[in-house]
Amino acid sequence: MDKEGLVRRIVEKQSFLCVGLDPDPDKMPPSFNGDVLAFNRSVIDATRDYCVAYKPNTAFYEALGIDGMLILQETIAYIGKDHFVIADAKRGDIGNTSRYYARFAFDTLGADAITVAPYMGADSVGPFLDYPGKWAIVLALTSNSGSADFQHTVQEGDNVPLYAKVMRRVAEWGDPDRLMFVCGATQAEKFAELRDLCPDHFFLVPGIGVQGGDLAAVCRYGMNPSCGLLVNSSRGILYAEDPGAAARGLQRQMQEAMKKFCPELSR
Ligand SMILES: O=C(O)c1cc(=O)[nH]c(=O)n1[C@@H]1O[C@H](COP(=O)(O)O)[C@@H](O)[C@H]1O
Repeated sequence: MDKEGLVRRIVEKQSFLCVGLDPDPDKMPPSFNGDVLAFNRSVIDATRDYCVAYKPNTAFYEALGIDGMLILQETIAYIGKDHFVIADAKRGDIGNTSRYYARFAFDTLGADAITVAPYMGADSVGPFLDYPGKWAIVLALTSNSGSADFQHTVQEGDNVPLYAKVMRRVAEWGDPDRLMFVCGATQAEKFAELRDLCPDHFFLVPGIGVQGGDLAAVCRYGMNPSCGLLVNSSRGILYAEDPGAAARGLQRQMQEAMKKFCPELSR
């Protein structure tokens, strides 16, 4: 799905919600009897009208072995072509290896995008950006406490945090039609700065719900005229008493935010 298709769906749904499909058999309702595919299908059925994207995190499927790979493929096939699909795998290796990670995400799984760690540099990210019609979503400022260890650090004498250097440099490798950045909702106080650094790129924003990120602040400081945000919730929807109602609640908040911060897309 290209950027135009993504923005069109955001306008149609009045939502920039991404539902994270991180199924934990220990947390699934007992009625599913451990059937991860059936659980995913029921979550997709309940949420598809309120979201524009799904983000299966491959860890939850890899942990299930061969069955998990099949469930992941079938889940993505079940989502269909009307939603943007992000394989959250946080890959990145020497170019020759990244090419095969890209093949897995885009050809084997049929995802639209994959999350990528930038640490190994341009040749490790390039193979994802070289794929026609597909997206790389590069980690910029993550939602976890460990983001302080490297991402927030500054080199003596330049006062520029590492995440800002990463965003500036990575933005030279791919235009906003093919490249997004991961910016955690728990870092909402940095969103004005993040938006200044990359005014036109979409941000994938995980960390609302269980991690306590601030959706209102993310919208206020992070939206741009094309919306510019995909906000993810995984556990907050998957394990809600009513996943459909949880997704609808977020969709309504997003619709309000669109009215305020990108009225030209609002209905
Ligand atoms: O790349 C990600 O999606 C990601 C980046 C980040 O900084 N923080 C983060 O939580 N994530 C992922 O987003 C999802 C968040 O899940 P919940 O906290 O359950 O909503 C998980 O799949 C995480 O692996």
